Amino acid sequence: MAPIIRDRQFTDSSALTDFVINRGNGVKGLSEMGLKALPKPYIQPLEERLCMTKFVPQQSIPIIDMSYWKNPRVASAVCDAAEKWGFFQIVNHDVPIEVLNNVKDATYRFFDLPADQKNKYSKENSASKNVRFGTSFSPEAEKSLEWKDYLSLFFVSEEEASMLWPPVCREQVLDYIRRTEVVIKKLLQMLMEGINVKEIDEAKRSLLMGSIRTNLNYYPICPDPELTVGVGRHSDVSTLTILLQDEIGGLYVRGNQGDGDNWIHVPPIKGSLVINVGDALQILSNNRYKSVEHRVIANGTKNRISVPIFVNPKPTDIIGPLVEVLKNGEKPIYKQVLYSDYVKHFFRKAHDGKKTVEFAEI
Ligand SMILES: CC(C)(COP(=O)(O)OP(=O)(O)OC[C@H]1O[C@@H](n2cnc3c(N)ncnc32)[C@H](O)[C@@H]1OP(=O)(O)O)[C@@H](O)C(=O)NCCC(=O)NCCSC(=O)/C=C/c1ccc(O)cc1
Ligand SMILES: O=C(O)CCC(=O)C(=O)O
Ligand SMILES: [Fe+2]
Repeated sequence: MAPIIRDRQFTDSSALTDFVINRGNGVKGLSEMGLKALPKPYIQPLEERLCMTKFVPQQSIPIIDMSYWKNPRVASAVCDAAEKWGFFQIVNHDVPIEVLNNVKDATYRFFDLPADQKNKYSKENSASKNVRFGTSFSPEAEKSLEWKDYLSLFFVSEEEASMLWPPVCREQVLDYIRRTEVVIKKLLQMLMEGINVKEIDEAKRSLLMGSIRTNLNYYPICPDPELTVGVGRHSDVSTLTILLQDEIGGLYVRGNQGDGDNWIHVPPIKGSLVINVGDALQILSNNRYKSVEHRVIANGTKNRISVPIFVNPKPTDIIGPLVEVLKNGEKPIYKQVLYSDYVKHFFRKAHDGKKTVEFAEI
């Protein structure tokens, strides 16, 4: 067999694809080889790299204390943040710190498995479409790859999870989802009251939180972090995303001052959860709440993990502006679209900032 690796570099891009994707080593495997330089497929065009000059260090997204969540001031802070920033952090949210620590440990346990164990969950090998181990975002569609591996778990039922999800992280992820659901419901209730939706009936419950996907993200140490990205500019397609990040940092959100290229860091706060509005809530609220672009940089010295819970409509739901927001004669900005079509459109292309939502525009 011809040597695949020469001088700690790959002889060609198909050898790299074979190692990273087909054999399940991921970028974690690349990182652990001790490469001297970033392999070419990971080099992002200049305009997609995030340099110091684009940072706004004096700004920060809101931090909301959920201790007295029944106080109308909390609801008003949540709605304000969802309108103006699309992003905020919550503290004192009642999800126990052990639950958060356990899911972080479980994330490391999964990615520390040997490649052949993780590869059992790849697109080719997985027993179900609802469990997928992968790397980058949509490698088939991307011109430049992203420096990230992930495990994506679409929740159907506890029974299915107990049969299909990797045993090293299954219980911890389920626990994280269960405990977070309480907070999700509180936030959605506040956000709905803010747009005159007084009651969340069964149909609305489905539109707002009919399906849950949890991703375990792993961003390994990168040889040339400034040449690549952890995750490229995108907005989520969820209604809300609940994100647990570790203490490393590296998540940036597009600033809301002017239309320049300015990015604000989301500082890790012990025990906090980052909340962001996704495209589905932007569409349902007819632009009252905004899904905001965000991105993750690569890191040259530390491995980073994050665990987002994407709270979504059901794939079979039709989404469009809610009647309550159109009551006062407001013109609908979006048409009615099948949510699974929207998600497929998102996954069929590389990350491209806020462009996904154009799919639903009238
Ligand atoms: C449309 C879905 C996703 C799949 O439908 P399917 O037709 O039964 O399954 P397929 O396996 O044929 O998936 C269709 C395509 O979607 C892609 N895909 C299917 N899940 C995946 C997957 N977890 N990962 C990355 N590609 C996938 C994948 O490209 C795939 O194409 P291909 O496999 O090449 O035929 C369906 O499960 C669905 O409608 N789910 C609704 C709930 C849902 O998952 N919502 C998305 C929340 S995720 C979110 O907001 C943000 C995610 C995100 C993630 C990474 C980022 O860097 C940034 C953001
Ligand atoms: O890792 C992070 O902090 C954010 C990841 C993200 O944006 C996503 O998975 O959609
Ligand atoms: Fe995201």
